[in-house]
Amino acid sequence: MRVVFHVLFIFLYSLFDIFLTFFGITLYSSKWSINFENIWKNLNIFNYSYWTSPLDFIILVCFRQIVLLITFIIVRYGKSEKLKKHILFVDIAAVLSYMISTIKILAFDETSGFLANSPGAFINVGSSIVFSLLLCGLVRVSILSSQFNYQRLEEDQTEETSTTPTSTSEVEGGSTTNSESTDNETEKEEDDGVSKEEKENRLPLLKHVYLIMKICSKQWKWFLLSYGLLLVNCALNLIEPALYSQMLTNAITMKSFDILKHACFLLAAVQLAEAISSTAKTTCMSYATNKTTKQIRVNLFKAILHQDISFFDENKTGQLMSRITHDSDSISNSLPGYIETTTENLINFFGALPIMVYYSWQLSITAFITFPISLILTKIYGLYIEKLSEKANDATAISNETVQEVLAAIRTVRSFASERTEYGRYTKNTDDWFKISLKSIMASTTFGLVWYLMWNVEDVLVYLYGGYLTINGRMASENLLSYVFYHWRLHSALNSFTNMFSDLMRTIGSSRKVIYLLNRKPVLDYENGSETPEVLGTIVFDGVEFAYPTRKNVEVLKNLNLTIEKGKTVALVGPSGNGKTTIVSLIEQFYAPKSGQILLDGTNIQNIQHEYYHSKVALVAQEPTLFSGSIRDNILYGYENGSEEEMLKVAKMANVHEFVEKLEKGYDTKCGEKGIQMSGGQKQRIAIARALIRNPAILILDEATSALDSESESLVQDALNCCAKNRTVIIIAHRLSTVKNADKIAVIEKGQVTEIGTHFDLMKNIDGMYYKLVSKQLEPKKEEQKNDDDIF
Ligand SMILES: Nc1ncnc2c1ncn2[C@@H]1O[C@H](COP(=O)(O)OP(=O)(O)OP(=O)(O)O)[C@@H](O)[C@H]1O
Repeated sequence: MRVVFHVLFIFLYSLFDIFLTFFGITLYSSKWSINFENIWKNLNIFNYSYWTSPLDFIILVCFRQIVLLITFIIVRYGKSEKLKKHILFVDIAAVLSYMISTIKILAFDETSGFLANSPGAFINVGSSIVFSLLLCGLVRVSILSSQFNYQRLEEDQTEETSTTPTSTSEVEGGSTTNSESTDNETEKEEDDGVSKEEKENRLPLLKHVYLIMKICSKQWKWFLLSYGLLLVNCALNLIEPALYSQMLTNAITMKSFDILKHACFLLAAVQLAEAISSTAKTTCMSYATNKTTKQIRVNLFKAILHQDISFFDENKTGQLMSRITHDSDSISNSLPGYIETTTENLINFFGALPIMVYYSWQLSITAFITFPISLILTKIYGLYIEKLSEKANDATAISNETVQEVLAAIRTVRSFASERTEYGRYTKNTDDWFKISLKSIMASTTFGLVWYLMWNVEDVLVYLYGGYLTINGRMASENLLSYVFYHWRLHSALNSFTNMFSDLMRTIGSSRKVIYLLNRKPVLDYENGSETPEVLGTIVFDGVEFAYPTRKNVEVLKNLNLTIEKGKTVALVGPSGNGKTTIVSLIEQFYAPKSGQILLDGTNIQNIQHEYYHSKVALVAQEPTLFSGSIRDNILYGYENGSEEEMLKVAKMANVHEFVEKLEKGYDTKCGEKGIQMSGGQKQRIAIARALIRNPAILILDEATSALDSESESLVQDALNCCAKNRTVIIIAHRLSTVKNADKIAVIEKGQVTEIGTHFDLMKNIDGMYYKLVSKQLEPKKEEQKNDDDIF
């Protein structure tokens, strides 16, 4: 259907373009009398005269049709992307056609009385200008419609494939997110630092600008108020000179001191009003922009918090911080400039234009001959600046990332004496940023120069042509002077517009990542679940397959089937890097399985409400992270309403109380950033207390006692044994002594359960991995010689 419309549009365009051209030519002889002979007469090249012949319009119409035909063929052959990249050539063709048409009317005007007796000339010029401009629009519409068709085709194909169930999860309806996860998997960053996913989700320019405006529109009342105040200010600015000169002239001519006093009083009043409106405008604008900045930061933080864990595997903290602090400001802070410049320029532009036309329509046309060229130049420059600005922001983000990473690991840096290396790394990052800035400076200098030269040439043309008209008596000399004055105003307005455009593109470049992050839908949305089933604590892994999104070709879990019964303690053991922690990450819903499902008491864990789920499942991670607050804050983290008694009870159970008692500030002692002021063992004990306080039905201990000395470990182990009563406990431990008493031990090898049973069951199988692991721990040296690769 769209193809029909496409062809119809092109047909109508060509029909009207050709018809109006030839119809215009029939009207060249006398006023509104059609003469078909004109067509044959003007087609004859021997009758051609640049000053009177409309043959140029026939050539132009053919030229436009050829351009349209070529673009049509390109689009129909599915190469619209290529055409989109080279749309500039179409624009240049259209501008050429526009310029020749506008110059032609000046040529006609040179033959006295020709225009007055040739209404067809106006039709030819008018239609040629309009169809030249329409050409750009029509080609763009063709590209858009073909892309839309292509998208539809792709969607239809996806729908077709998605209706065929391909994986267990799809059949069981357990994972819309899973299939999405494959689709949305973020690919490696490409050369320009923009990920494939980001490129695919990149919005068209207008939609992007619309979204920025939408974000800012939340403060529309303040923006509108400051805009109104700006108009008042502009109006006062405009009338001020006229008002003074009137009043002062009157006072002087009438030699009246009273009138002079009135004039001065009025002057003071106008200036006061100007000062008030200007200050109020600035205040309103600052309020609106700061509020917008705040809103963007908060929304961005929320959007980032909302992302799935795989997103954080790929995006570095420092870079994300840079987006929140630096990039979000650029959106709101650049707005006041745009609004002010737009208003002032619109007033100048529309104020000057009719006056210019009034003084000389011929000269006004001269002013607009090169206008489309400047538009094209501005567009090229703007797009380039947008790219550079995005790159500059990326480079800033990478520098920030280095700072954040180095400061967070300052002890490691110091102990490896890597200060020089890190300094070098940071210098390189800032050098990269500087190189991009240099490119930006070069681009703006070149653009400024070309723009300056172009306008100077146009100025010279205006003087030359204006002088020529004046000398020939076709324009009064005082009109030429007034015209030149307004021409300058128009220049400065257009100049500001182009500056504003490049600034806008700069803002768009800066805001690309912000908008992308704000719009990014997490692959695994933790807010999707809504069920709150009764939790007893049975966990079932049903044919779970999993690969990390950053390494989607490496299967970490392969058809994993495992049942962890309620109230039992199950230990996961096995060689390093074989998927034990990954199993925990899936239970914690950091990632979603590629296929298969994880059930908690029969409910798919993805369907359980986020807060509810995590109040039932608690994790003590391998490297627990504490927050910079007090020990009390850390124990009560995520359970802020817990009482002091509850806090003390779990602190005693986890053996925290014993060392806190010796601290001067007790539970108010600060832990330092990431718990840096605590020892490894103290951190682990606080983390255990933090997990226990919510009295979870399932407790996961991933190497939770690895940082404890043997005395503390046995104390904590006792506490954990006591906590294990009436709850499911999943333990990952390398020291087999800690898992010996577990109800069940599952050996995880290459992402699968290869052995399962009690310690005594497993020890019977002397060829099994568990037996090997135990033997290795009992006789490490002997075992090491036997098999160096079996690292446990
Ligand atoms: N965030 C991640 N992104 C990509 N790959 C990962 C990620 N985390 C772990 N892996 C890889 O997944 C595999 C399994 O890792 P996992 O941490 O589950 O092993 P493990 O059995 O717990 O090891 P260990 O006993 O040493 O803790 C490893 O090859 C590891 O390199």
